[in-house]
Amino acid sequence: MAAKSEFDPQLIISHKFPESTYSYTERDAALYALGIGACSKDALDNKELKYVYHPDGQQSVEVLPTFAALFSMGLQSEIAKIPGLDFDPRLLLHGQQYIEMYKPLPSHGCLLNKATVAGLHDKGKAAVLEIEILSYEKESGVLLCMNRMAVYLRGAGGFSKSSQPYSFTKYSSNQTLAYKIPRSQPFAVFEDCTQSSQALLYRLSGDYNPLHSDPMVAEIAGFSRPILHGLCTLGFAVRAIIKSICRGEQKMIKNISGRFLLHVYPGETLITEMWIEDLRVVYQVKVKERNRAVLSGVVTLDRLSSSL
Ligand SMILES: CCCCCCC[C@@H](O)CC(=O)SCCNC(=O)CCNC(=O)[C@H](O)C(C)(C)COP(=O)(O)OP(=O)(O)OC[C@H]1O[C@@H](n2cnc3c(N)ncnc32)[C@H](O)[C@@H]1OP(=O)(O)O
Repeated sequence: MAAKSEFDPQLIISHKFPESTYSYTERDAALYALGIGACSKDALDNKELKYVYHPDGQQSVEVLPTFAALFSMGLQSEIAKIPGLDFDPRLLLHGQQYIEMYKPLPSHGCLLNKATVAGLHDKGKAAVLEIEILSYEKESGVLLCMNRMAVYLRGAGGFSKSSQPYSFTKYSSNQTLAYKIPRSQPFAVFEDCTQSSQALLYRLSGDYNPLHSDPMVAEIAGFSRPILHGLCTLGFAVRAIIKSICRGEQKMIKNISGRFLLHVYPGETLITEMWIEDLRVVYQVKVKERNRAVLSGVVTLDRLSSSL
């Protein structure tokens, strides 16, 4: 690994990513839905079957909003190529994710992605790098969604030259996605089991980071075994909100944000607690076996279900 002195914040924030394309089919959307646990409790669940199957005569499967987060997965290899960014990829953790939906996702498509560096922060023991990706339907040019993700690069901090810690944010409104969880009783609670093979299934949707499949890589990264993808946990949480608050209507979801607080091991039970504040659903996911919070955030809806 190169010496830390090669870390160059100005070079990093001025980096230009090449435009990229992302194509998907109905099969990809269905495989993703299974990867985040759809229909795992009940294969005939009439609120979730639509994500993986459509009867003859119906047009196509429906797509979960968190599928949008996959559009940016190709950037994982691009991050490693950013000049001036010196880090050990085995120590990278997904820190935060923010998604804005502008249109319901079609069941298949070809997208054009435009990515920029949105932030860089020196946390001393780590660097936090934020990337923003706008995804357009390639043919029509229509903007479908925006993803902003923060990666937590353990061991890459401490690059600030002055006494002021270095912090660059292009979009100040979203720098921290850490939320205060209400003290009141949650409006709804949803429990779901992940499978011990969950990460092996989820990775087929496009995140092949060996942290989630290779015991040796997981050990180097500081875990006793491979951990679950953060976006898989986020998918479970948003499914819980769609089932408990949106009455199965995924198109009600406008924005999704979450901060990954702690790793999840495949096979653990996820408990999603939800509070409604106007059109916002504040949520927290806990791992039942360890009674620890692993994810928290807010989902914004375009309306509330009339039956609530
Ligand atoms: C472009 C394509 C990219 C795709 C990338 C995705 C690839 C995937 O394959 C990788 C994954 O899915 S990894 C699995 C999911 N993520 C995780 O499990 C991480 C869980 N979180 C943790 O372990 C800790 O919160 C941890 C370790 C993150 C932080 O804990 P601590 O070190 O104890 O931090 P702490 O002392 O509490 O805070 C230090 C400063 O960092 C900020 N911070 C904390 N958690 C953060 C987080 N999750 N995201 C962003 N920033 C975070 C704190 O605010 C603090 O900053 P400040 O001092 O300024 O307040």
